[in-house]
Amino acid sequence: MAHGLQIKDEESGYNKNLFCIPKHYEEDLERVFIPHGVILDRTERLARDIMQDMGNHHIVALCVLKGGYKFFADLLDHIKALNQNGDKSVPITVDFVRIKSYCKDTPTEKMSIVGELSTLNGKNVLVVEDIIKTGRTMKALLSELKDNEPKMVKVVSLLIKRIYRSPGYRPDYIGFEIPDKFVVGYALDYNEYFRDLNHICILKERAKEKYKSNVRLLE
Ligand SMILES: O=P(O)(O)OC[C@H]1O[C@H](OP(=O)(O)OP(=O)(O)O)[C@H](O)[C@@H]1O
Ligand SMILES: Nc1nc2[nH]cnc2c(=O)[nH]1
Repeated sequence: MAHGLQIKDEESGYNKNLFCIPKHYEEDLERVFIPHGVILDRTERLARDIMQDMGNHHIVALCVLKGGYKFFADLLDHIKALNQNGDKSVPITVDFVRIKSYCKDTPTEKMSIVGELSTLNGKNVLVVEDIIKTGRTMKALLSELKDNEPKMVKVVSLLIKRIYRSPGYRPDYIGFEIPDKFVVGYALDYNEYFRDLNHICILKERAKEKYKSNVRLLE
């Protein structure tokens, strides 16, 4: 069973003043939780593990938008490097699906899945996701995927949250296993903000209040 790099419940992260943070978010962040460099280093190893298992046939990498786009781009860069420098290589094609199941930090009742999945019929699919909490999103996507009869499906998630009350869903590859804290950055958002932040960070409570209104999006 995949585990990923374990980040303990008592881990508080790093002083944000020791890192480069965009000025417009400086007052909103409590701590840096996973620095960008650590994310990239762990992603490099995930790419190697994935290619060892799946690297004999054409792979369709399916990015779960929006939160998955940074991890997807960096993971594919590492896979391309392996393809370029290794003894063997396989073609990688890409596809995208948009799933929205949270509003700010709260799960929504209705989940929307937008994307053309029929092209995945008969393919070896690698689903690339940013975070799994309850597993509800991934279970819904996998059920839709199954209807389109891909040859094989593997899932990689950069983050998985430890939630004690739920058996949840475990992907095939995990970057980091983290405590049940709300995190932003590296394309993970709070009401669409903070995707433009390199590090994965913990928000200040008062930042949730500040960014909760959609009016800010028009500024
Ligand atoms: O395991 P779960 O409890 O279902 O939560 C995980 C989902 O939540 C986030 O998506 P969100 O709805 O915030 O959309 P986004 O990717 O556009 O940010 C994340 O990208 C996952 O898809
Ligand atoms: N941005 C963000 N989205 C999530 N979806 C489920 N958990 C999280 C989280 O901690 N941060």
